[in-house]
Amino acid sequence: MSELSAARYGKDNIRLYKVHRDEATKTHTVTEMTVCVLLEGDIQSSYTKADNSVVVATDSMKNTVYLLAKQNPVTPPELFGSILASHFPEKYPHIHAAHVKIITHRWTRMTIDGKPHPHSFLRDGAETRNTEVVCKRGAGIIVRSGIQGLLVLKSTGSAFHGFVRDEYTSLGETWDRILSTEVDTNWGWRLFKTLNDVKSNISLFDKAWESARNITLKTFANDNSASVQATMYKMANEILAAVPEVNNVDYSLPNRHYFEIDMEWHKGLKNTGKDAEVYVPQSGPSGLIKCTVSRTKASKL
Ligand SMILES: O=c1[nH]c(=O)c2[nH]c(=O)[nH]c2[nH]1
Repeated sequence: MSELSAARYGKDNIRLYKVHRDEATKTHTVTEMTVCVLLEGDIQSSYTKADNSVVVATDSMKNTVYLLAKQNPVTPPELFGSILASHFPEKYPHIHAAHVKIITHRWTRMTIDGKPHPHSFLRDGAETRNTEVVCKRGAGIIVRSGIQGLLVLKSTGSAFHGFVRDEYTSLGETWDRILSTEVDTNWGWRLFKTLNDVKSNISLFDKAWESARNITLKTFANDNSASVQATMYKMANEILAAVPEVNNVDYSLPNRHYFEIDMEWHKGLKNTGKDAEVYVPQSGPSGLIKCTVSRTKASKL
């Protein structure tokens, strides 16, 4: 015997671009996003009985994303995600929950001859601003925000020593190493009761993204790092301190290794330890260090 124990469906990779034209200043502002919408509800019969009467076509979900993008602001993405996620359970009684993920891609305004250009932009990196919103009927709106793909490196100010040494250990201790990672961080907001609750807190979202990004970069640069673990814990705590409406912060940081090259074999050339200048960046394997830091219950908003 078997049963359908979970079901969720929708449209992924919905690509969306929206331009805002400020007529007064003749300045354009552009937003490019990739959206995923998945629905849950009384949809079991579409799987078990080939009953399409309960299916809102994924093509219609894609249309809805474009129509709601035309009729509403698409920024901040936490707001647009909440507008989308609350639409589906509101419109279709048999749909109980909507899961929306929005990836916002960078289009940074060009500076030409020292001035911000009114309508030209550049992709300055693979970093994205992400949002995941879940709207479950009667259970409020869950919002998570994040940054992914922010590649950083420091050429000193990082050590790693004092770790377990046993018959499996070949890694030497170091008091000065290169540290590089691709930041993946997310922060979870206090529960929003309704779409209006999200709307009345709209100014928080951009500010939190800026704080999280600045804290990540500043802590990475300035911390005399004992390990990826210790540095990421500091970052997460600082975000919790800076944004009272955030209840938890997670980081997932690959440790992208750079290996020294021993050149002693070539005329005694010194290229290790304090003499190391030329390294081999490793494509893999890499460490992968993760953590979630949560506000203790008593200190939640
Ligand atoms: O910051 C680090 N944390 C580790 O857990 C680890 N393990 C390792 O081999 N190198 C490092 N670096």
